[in-house]
Amino acid sequence: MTTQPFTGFTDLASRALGGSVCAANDELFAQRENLIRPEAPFFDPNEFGHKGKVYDGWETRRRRDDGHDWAIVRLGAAGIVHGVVVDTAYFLGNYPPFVSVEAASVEGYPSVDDIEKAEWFTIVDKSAAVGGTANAYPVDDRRRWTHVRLNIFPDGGVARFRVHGDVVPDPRFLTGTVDLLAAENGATLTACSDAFYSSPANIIMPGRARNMGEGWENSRRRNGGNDFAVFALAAAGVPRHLEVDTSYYVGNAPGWVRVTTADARTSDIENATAWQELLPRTAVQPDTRHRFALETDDAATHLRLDVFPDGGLSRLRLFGDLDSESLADARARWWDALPAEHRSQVPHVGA
Ligand SMILES: NC(=O)NC(NC(N)=O)C(=O)[O-]
Repeated sequence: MTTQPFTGFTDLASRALGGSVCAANDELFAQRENLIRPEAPFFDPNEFGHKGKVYDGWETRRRRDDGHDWAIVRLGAAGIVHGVVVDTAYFLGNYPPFVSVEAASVEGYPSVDDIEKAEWFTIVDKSAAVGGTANAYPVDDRRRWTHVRLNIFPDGGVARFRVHGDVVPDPRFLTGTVDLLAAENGATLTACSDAFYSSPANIIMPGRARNMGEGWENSRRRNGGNDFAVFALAAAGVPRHLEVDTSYYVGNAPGWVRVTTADARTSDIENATAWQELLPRTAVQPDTRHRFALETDDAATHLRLDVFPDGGLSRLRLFGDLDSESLADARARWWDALPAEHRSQVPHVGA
């Protein structure tokens, strides 16, 4: 895959985050929903169906006119897009030679008709694409979008469509006690010791995991030490309770976990002394959702999870309350990134 710095940002379109391919003008050969499946595309050279070769992707029929094909994705979390990947894996004689991407920002829960009528802005100009390749396109526009439209010219197949960016949460939903560690609120993985089987970025996705593959699984540690993951919280807040879910980790749950936090606003988090213990080293059970009530008044911006000596988790949650400075920051960030036409539809809650 073409490595661009933006691919390190959260995939806002991913089905794992709740994205949906809500419309496409055609999907005769292969279903549009495949575009945002979180796993890598799969190909069986021998599999054919009634309509032709079976592909793990979105594929339209051969056009006999001058039009082009398109698919619209409602992002799992609205945000600022830093770049997109149009992955044509396994589409070799049937990839689209050109693509473009548009974006829109719509309040509430619009119907497909309303989305189509929304104002669309081009974020990737019509650009060349090649087959069997993760075609990467950086995006410069720094406004916040709720929907994106992938256009392919004139037709063809795309295995996966990744929309990498920063989640910009709606501050009206950041009041009260919220999950400060939820990706859908804007939390991100910043470092980890080992993502051999799957990444710790998975443990902050919405909902419960449905199997071990939807969590974080490291390899068996043979050389001493322990595995860890560090996250930037969605916003600075005071933690109230912690959830450590080892569901589906039966023979490979950690023996113990420890959680520490730090506030990057008041200390240098590169320095070990900035980190305070939130949950001391505590034994955990396999396949169990553990909840821990917390006693602290200290706000945090970052969390570090240590697992001993190794082992996987399916989810990690940190419920807490934003402090007033942090809520004001979140409001200002949202308001500043809203496109003008969206601003006119919402109350001004900027700081
Ligand atoms: N071998 C193919 O992929 N052919 C066709 N596509 C499918 N899915 O059968 C086509 O025309 O692009």
